[in-house]
Amino acid sequence: MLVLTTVLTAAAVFLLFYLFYCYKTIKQHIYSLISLSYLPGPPVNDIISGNILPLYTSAENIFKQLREWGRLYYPIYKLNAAHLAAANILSPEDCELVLSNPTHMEKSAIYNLLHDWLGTGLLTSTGLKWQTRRKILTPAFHFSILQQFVAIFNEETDKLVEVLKEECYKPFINVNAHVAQFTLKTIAETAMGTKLRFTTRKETIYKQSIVDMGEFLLYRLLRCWLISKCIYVFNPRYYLEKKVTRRLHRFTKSVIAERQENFKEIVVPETDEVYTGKRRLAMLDLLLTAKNKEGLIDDEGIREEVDTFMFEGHDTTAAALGFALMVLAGHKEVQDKIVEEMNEVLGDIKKKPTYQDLQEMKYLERCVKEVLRLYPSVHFISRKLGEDLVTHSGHKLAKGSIVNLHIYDLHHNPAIYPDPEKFDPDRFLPENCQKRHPFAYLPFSAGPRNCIGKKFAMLELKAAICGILANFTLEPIDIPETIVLVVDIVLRTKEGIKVRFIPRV
Ligand code: HEM
Repeated sequence: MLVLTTVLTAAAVFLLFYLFYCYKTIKQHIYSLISLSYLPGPPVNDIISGNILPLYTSAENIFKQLREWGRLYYPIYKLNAAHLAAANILSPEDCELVLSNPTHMEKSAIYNLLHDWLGTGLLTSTGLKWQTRRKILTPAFHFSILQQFVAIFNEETDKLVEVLKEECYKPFINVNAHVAQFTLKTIAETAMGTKLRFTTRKETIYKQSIVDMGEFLLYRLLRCWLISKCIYVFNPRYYLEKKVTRRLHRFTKSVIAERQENFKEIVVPETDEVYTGKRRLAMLDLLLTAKNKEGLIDDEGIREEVDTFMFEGHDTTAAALGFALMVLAGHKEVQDKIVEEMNEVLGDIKKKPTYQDLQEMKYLERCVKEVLRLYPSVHFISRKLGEDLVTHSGHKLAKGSIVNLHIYDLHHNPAIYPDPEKFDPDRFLPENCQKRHPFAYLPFSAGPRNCIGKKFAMLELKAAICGILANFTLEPIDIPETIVLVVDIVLRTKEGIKVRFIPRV
């Protein structure tokens, strides 16, 4: 009896502390629940799971369910449960209202999952901190720096091609692990100035930890009751995740320290011309300059940004490259047209493209854009409204409400993209783009909080595709009709992507 009383008292005390700790969040949540209650949406099951019970299922079924709701309730619907209330918007008009207004810049609570690992770096921060960081990092994507990065993209593409050559005797290659290694190495060298070979124990552990972290994030994302850290700490996975986070931080800190050592001897250029000098500047150099010269950022801030870029810069591009290879494999005529364009621009398809060459490859660009329409790596984003908003269809959303923008559904809307599942690069001919709403295509989001790495990603994808098609013709194994898409932080397939690589003679 005494034991039971003690346990009950402890539970009651904990609950009180929890409610007190979460008071502001709970107040906001109740307010959002009321203010979003009149929106259309799936029927409510019970007071705890609200109308999201159908989401307590596998990642592939969640993906399908969201698509179905997107079709049924276009242009807006609510999702609500005891712990969550969000408006889900699907039309270009409403996306514009949210993304083009700097008042709605703050990310929603979903991004808190990333805080232990990434802190509040560029992706997750808000307000003045975000503004300062964006200002420091924007020059890292100046075209003169991107020009230098193209050499790294080509070098790493060569290494990827070597790996594919070793395996191309097989009936197919599952490309995901290979493309992820390629993008991870590329971002490490451009962001940190570090060549990863995955030969040392330190590097292997780092790579594995990134994979592990992806799994932790997914596990938590799919179990919304674990989104609150107050509850997550009672799950054994919390402590495992902490261990992995420490490993990741240990690695990034050591790389930063190493770069800081060398950095002392370097005069960091302030004019564009100097960027074209022999030494390759990494984004990390800009951060170190901001720390050393202007005191705008400290060591922890630099660590946050390096981790942010390592995550956001590799997984997204790897997903896009995997889907691109599958789509190209299914369209021999498109491969031929890209190779024809490479011949025209490069003279010889084996020649390494420069920044200028890649800019000139307009057909290839349309293909990459169409791949990102069909398979937007970041398939949904989420914001917290900074003021009341009236949607295009007249629904009032209160300040503080969570708004999810479903980029996948936007890109597959047949009213905007007729025959939406068809791969048709000509949708991106300038005359066709002009006919569409400017917010109908959002693979890199839009407005002040758009993807800072957009040009970087486009160049990297184009360079990789050029290198691969210069050495192989691709044949389909997996096709769009048979792959199973799953919800994750980035868009993925359930079982990777298989492609057949035939050496080009
Ligand atoms: C195909 C590849 C990529 C896609 C589809 C993509 C997409 C996006 C999207 C949709 C956002 C907005 C996220 C949000 O609002 O929550 C974003 C933000 C961001 N992306 Fe990318 N991204 C890609 C590649 C990259 C690369 C290569 C880098 C780094 C080199 C990068 C760095 C970032 C950062 C730091 C942000 C946060 C920007 C801010 O809030 O100021 N991304 N990306």
